[in-house]
Amino acid sequence: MDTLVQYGFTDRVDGLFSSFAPTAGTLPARVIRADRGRVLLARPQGLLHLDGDGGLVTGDWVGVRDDGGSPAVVCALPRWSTLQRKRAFDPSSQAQVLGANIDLVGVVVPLDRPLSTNRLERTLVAACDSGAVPIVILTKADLSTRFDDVVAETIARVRGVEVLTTSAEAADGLEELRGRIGTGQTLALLGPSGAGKSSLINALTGEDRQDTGAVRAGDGRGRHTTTARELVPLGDGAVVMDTPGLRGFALWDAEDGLSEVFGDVEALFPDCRFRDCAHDREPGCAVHAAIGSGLLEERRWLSYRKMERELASLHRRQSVAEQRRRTTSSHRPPRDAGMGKDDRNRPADDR
Ligand SMILES: Nc1nc2c(ncn2[C@@H]2O[C@H](COP(=O)(O)OP(=O)(O)OP(=O)(O)O)[C@@H](O)[C@H]2O)c(=O)[nH]1
Ligand SMILES: [Zn+2]
Repeated sequence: MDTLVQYGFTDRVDGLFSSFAPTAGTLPARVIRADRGRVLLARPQGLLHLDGDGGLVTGDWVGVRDDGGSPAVVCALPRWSTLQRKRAFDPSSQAQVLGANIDLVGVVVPLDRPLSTNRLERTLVAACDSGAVPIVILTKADLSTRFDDVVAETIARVRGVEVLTTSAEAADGLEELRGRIGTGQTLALLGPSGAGKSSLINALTGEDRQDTGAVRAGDGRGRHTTTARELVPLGDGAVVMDTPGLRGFALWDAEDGLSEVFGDVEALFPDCRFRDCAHDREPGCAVHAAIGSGLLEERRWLSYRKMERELASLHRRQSVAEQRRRTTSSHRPPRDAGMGKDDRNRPADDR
């Protein structure tokens, strides 16, 4: 099997490639790592390092000039899914794309510590918003007796999203997980540091290619051992993407994901007495009635509310920034008309 097929090249990608990179002398390649201004590409004939990332992220499909001269990326194919968050500690409100062209996002929940429900919900929102199919992967099942309600609690919280239980240590659940990733599909793992993501990848590949970190004694948290997002082939064209454990997960434009994960909450809104109910103290508010009757957990409502406000404030900042940009650009010659790296796949009216 050639290198590219191992990294997920399928007829679907071939089709995209033919429409977007029709130039002769261009070959398809996949970004398997984008890091510190360099990209590592998989090509049919092997791996290739190139300087300059040109806004590419792990998982991108590109066309590489291959006409005997020095190889260079000449085009990027449209992304069918984008896993992103708001860049941490960045007041300028920019998106950080964690990975592209992912088919499954595995929200990793370790069984060696109490469940963080808010974190689980937040990560699920991002996973659902990405365009990939979310699944929940419980890890460290061999340690689950310490917190034996986490499994049931997780299943209850994720409302119908598929949940798989694994242990890298005891080699449990690996075949089920492996069977979930179809040929040519990419699974990205998303979860806190020390959740066992790298160990799971090692167990799936049967190799020790990912560094794993010993969990600090006491708080069960890991050291940050994974440093870059990288695609790992599992053989037969299935691919896994490891991501460094993310401390925080600020959402980016994730309204669709929010509606998907909190459909039960949003379904209450039409029953409020006032059409413009703010669900605060209004009489006849269906949300508060549901909380009062025990139908809706208050914690869940507050978690929804927090993410909703976060997205609203992101949009306010985006429109202020947009206005500022317009004012500035009317005084300056226009800059290059190329699209921003995160704008490539948005419909024109959404930019
Ligand atoms: N008992 C047990 N320990 C595990 C299992 N999987 C991982 N661990 C341990 O948990 C610790 C963290 O595992 P990693 O695989 O490095 O976690 P990670 O999610 O990749 O962490 P980051 O790279 O920091 O994001 C290591 O000490 C592993 O040995 C498991 O199935 N059972
Ligand atoms: Zn209301």
